[in-house]
Amino acid sequence: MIDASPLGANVPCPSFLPNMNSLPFTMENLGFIRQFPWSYKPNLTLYGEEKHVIEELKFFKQHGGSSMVECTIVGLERDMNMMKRMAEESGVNIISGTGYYVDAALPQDVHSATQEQLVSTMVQDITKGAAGTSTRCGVIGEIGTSWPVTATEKKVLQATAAAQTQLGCPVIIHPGRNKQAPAEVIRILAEAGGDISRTVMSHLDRTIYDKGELSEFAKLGSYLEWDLFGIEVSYYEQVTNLDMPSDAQRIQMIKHVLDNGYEDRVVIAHDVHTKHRLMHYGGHGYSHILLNVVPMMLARGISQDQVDKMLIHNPRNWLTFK
Ligand SMILES: CC(=O)NCCS(=O)(=O)O
Repeated sequence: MIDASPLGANVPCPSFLPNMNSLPFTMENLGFIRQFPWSYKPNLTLYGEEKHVIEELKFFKQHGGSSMVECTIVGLERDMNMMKRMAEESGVNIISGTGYYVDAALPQDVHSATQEQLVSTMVQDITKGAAGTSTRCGVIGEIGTSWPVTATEKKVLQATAAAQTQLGCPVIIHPGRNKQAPAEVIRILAEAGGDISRTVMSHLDRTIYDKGELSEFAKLGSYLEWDLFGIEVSYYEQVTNLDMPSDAQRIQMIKHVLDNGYEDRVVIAHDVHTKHRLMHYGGHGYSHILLNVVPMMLARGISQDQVDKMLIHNPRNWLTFK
């Protein structure tokens, strides 16, 4: 569950629809909402959609899904009790994140906290329970970073590396929207003693588009994540001169890294954080990879063994504490 309002904070309504936020979420408006998902504020929260989320998690389970990494953290309105309820009612294991989203979304107390305080909170969230509950997190992230990385984000990354060193836990990073951002974050984490081999770099779909640059980044040793599967609109509101890839283009990039020997390093996801991607609102839901993407991969020369690595073995290795 997430309130993704920070993603829409700097995204204006399209000029021909200046009052888009006052539109109802109807079939008639679905085309606009799909084209401008982050401009439409009612689209940016899954709170209020609990019933549909649970139904769609059950559908995911019926189609072979068993676990989900849920990266809602401080800055995105995490609700641990809700997460627990969803796991219990759906039967899907939910591995919940601890940590801090991008600078602009953070409350003042995170900006003023010391690195040690942040380490202590993340360690407590994982070992004892998060946000005043006894429900423990299983991963740090997605840790939010902007481009360039801000002072608070650097402090959070250093705290993440320290907590990871104590616990041997998995980490996942949201890089800034610049092709240099993933390598810069890896540099900061490595300098602070983080274990890059147990770190996922997410959102590569919208960050590194060039196969040569991707090969260079892969050499740094993190997991490589394409996690915007199901987004099939090439217009990317967050960076309007970049083309968001299609699922077919995501698969081409993944095949490139698989062919270059990184099959133990690739993970994939949907990053569902808006209403319009739920099946209830005409979206692809949580089962799109299992139902639609895997057959596309197999038809494009990716083997079943490689699919199993991306969907089972790599996530399991990443999520296992060392
Ligand atoms: C929750 C989140 O930050 N998702 C990433 C969306 S983005 O457009 O790829 O930055």
